[in-house]
Amino acid sequence: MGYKEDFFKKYIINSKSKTYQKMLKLCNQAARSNVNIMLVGESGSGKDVTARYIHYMGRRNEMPLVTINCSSYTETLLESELFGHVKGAFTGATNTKMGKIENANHGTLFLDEIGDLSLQTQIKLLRTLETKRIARVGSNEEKEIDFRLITATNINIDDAVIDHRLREDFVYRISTIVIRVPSLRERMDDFEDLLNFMLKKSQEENDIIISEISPEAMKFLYEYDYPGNLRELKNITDRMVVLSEDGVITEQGIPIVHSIGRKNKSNCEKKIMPLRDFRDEKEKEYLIYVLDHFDNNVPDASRALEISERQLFNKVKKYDLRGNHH
Ligand SMILES: Nc1ncnc2c1ncn2[C@@H]1O[C@H](COP(=O)(O)OP(=O)(O)OP(=O)(O)O)[C@@H](O)[C@H]1O
Repeated sequence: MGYKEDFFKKYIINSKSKTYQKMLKLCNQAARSNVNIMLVGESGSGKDVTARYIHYMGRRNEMPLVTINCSSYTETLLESELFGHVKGAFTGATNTKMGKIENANHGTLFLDEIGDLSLQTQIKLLRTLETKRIARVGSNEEKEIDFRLITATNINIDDAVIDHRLREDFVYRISTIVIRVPSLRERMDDFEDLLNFMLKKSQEENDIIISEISPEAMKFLYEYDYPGNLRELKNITDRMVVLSEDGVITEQGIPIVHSIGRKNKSNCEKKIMPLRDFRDEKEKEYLIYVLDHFDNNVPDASRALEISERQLFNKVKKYDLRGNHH
């Protein structure tokens, strides 16, 4: 059981942000069940960490959590990773090998980057989810299997279905509960704690002690808008700690590329983009705020926005805000 304690030591789960607290509540509720969970959210926002959190909070926490990143393999290799194979199933299959799904038996299977699954693998996975049986590649012998599936993606699922990259029946099956992991920008109430946590980690990892942060560096840290979320925050603290001088983080540590994601207060600093994209970006931000304000009550929110519930539902779909409404 040491894994669970280890997890809570390695990451900060306590949150001061209402949006993040809501997500944690949803995770706790979902963890108690056996349903398939889909995590959506920007890259680096902590989907992998959230999947582990759900696993450790659930009934299967003493059983294995097996993670597989779908974008790291070719189609054939991924199928063999997932389902295993028998000797001679394909060139190079010199031994019989157990797949990750079998490894996850009675535990949790976490599939990251599901947007990269081929259509054929989606069909095979769908069949496994429906029959709760698997066969290794090259064999007809089926074995009963029991696992909870958690998937994650940073792409817009509805677009992927429209573009026929993801099968609708597969998506339907794996998304019984959709949980949206908020970006760092949406949980700035946690920023100070996360920053201190990352700074502490960066100091330990690099064996450097920091006693002071210059006002310029501090200003940057608080004004930057972190398109790469928690992962980027950690990269930035690493950089600042490594480039510190006599224990002081100076402007030397401020990354040069930051102009892309800097929080823009004046119009002349804004990134240039088509007006349509700008409107969409702002609309999405505002809808997240309004839905949050009304505790995700669509009738109340649509009334305040003076649009129909249907219109609001369509926008929720368009901007992939679904995780907020389960
Ligand atoms: N709650 C947390 N406390 C501390 N660090 C965290 C937390 N959540 C995420 N991190 C750190 O942020 C980084 C990104 O997290 P994670 O890999 O979970 O994101 P992701 O959303 O799965 O990213 P991607 O979409 O690129 O796969 C990791 O280095 C992780 O250690």
